[in-house]
Amino acid sequence: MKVVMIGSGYVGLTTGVALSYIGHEVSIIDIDVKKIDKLKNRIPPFHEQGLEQLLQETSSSMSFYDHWEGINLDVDIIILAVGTPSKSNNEADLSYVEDAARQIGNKLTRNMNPLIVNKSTVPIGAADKVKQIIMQTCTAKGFVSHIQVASNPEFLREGEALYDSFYPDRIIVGVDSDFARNQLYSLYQPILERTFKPLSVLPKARNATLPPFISTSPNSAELIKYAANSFLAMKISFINEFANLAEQVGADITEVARGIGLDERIGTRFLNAGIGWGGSCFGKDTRAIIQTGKQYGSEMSIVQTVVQTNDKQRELVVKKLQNYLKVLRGKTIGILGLAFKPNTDDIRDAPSIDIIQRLIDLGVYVQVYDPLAMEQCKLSHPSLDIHYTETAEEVFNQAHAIILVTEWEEFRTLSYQHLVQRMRNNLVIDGRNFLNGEIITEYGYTYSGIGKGS
Ligand SMILES: NC(=O)C1=CN([C@@H]2O[C@H](COP(=O)(O)OP(=O)(O)OC[C@H]3O[C@@H](n4cnc5c(N)ncnc54)[C@H](O)[C@@H]3O)[C@@H](O)[C@H]2O)C=CC1
Ligand SMILES: O=C(O)[C@H]1O[C@H](OP(=O)(O)OP(=O)(O)OC[C@H]2O[C@@H](n3ccc(=O)[nH]c3=O)[C@H](O)[C@@H]2O)[C@H](O)[C@@H](O)[C@@H]1O
Repeated sequence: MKVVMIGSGYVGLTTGVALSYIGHEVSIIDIDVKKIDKLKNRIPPFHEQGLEQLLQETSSSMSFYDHWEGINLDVDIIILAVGTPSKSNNEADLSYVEDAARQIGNKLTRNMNPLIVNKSTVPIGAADKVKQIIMQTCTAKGFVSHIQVASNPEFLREGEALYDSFYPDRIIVGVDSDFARNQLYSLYQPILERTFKPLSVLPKARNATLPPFISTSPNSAELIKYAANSFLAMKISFINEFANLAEQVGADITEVARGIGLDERIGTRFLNAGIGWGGSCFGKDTRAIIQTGKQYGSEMSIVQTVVQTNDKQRELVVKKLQNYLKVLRGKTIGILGLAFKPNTDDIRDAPSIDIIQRLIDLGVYVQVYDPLAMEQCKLSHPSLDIHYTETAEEVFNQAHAIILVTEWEEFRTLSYQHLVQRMRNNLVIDGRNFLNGEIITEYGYTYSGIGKGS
């Protein structure tokens, strides 16, 4: 099939690469000229496992455009994967989706009938809105368009975006017709039936079950996406709330999480207590669905609490520091990790930024290391007054405390027994319960995890 992908971000690019790998001809358009320049040279604009290799492998079936004039919309499917950030009132900002819809309408001619597929996370009814914009733009040009718009929410995780694109748990399509359903089945057929040629750059499928293809109404599909992200965020806020209680009552939250998670109805995943969830989506999507609830007079009180619990969780490590060190002004604190989770250079809504900003406000000298995200942090937070170190080890130099913020695998194997000698004080706050507290204590540190009461 011929596919146009609008947006070359985490979703658009990884999905585009996967679709190209399974045999489709994919054109990607993005208004970010720098990103497209890189992509034309097969350089990934962000870090994602396997992306660089697959960009090379798919070079004959992928093309990139940085302006709408150049792109041909006489294709089978056009996918929207543009950003839907939060507006200042916490609603989802649909302006990128609406602009893209107008641009599609401007370029369509009477004889073109691609299926429009919305992959961006959008409030309920947005597929219909996209359809109206395209149809109105065509009417203004003098013809009636019979365009159809389907909703196809995306569930990939950053850091494992390609794996999730090839081995999704399910594919949800919100459609109004058999035509749309069949087109989307054909688009994903090699993924649904797992008939694509094996990939050397990704781990093997963890699960032998093929992904179900679920077709729903567009409104249900749009709500499924918000419900999924809200539920995942809820699991984390839930375990964090219990972590804080565990600390008070002298229990260990990792034991509690395992104890409840082995109940199959609960499940062990997404029960890692820590400094709270971050990233580009959980925050904006939970806030957006709360707004949608308000519009419809349906209070989303659980989701509201999930967000509040998470906001408080980000303050926890600073409070812990204050408890141990009493006065923070003039102290040096080393931060291990900036990315909102490991294996990505993304720092959008990363807990690290809030924690660092709070420390700076309290007069702390902050030194930071992250294996991938430091360049991104310098670019997006140029005024953040921090010292970036070249190695993880340097973060320990003269530090009064270390906070582990992102559980990068390389932080597990640092030479902790020697690094303690570089510090002025021996405190380690493990914001991800990632290190072995007993061993770290044996090395001479004061160790404090999250939800580990003594
Ligand atoms: N990042 C993630 O892990 C996931 C994101 N989503 C959703 O997918 C959508 C996209 O997210 P990301 O890929 O993270 O966003 P992103 O911000 O990384 O990428 C969006 C891209 O769209 C481009 N763009 C904006 N307007 C355009 C236009 N009119 N024409 C062409 N390009 C345009 C931007 O320049 C940008 O490169 C959002 O709605 C998000 O909520 C869904 C699942 C996972
Ligand atoms: O809509 C989206 O953008 C995506 O949001 C999340 O994916 P992502 O944000 O990439 O990362 P997650 O692995 O979900 O982690 C989110 C945050 O929760 C934190 N987390 C995760 C799991 C856990 O047990 N504890 C915990 O604190 C992570 O550190 C991270 O800050 C969802 O997992 C995806 O299914 C969804 O498609």
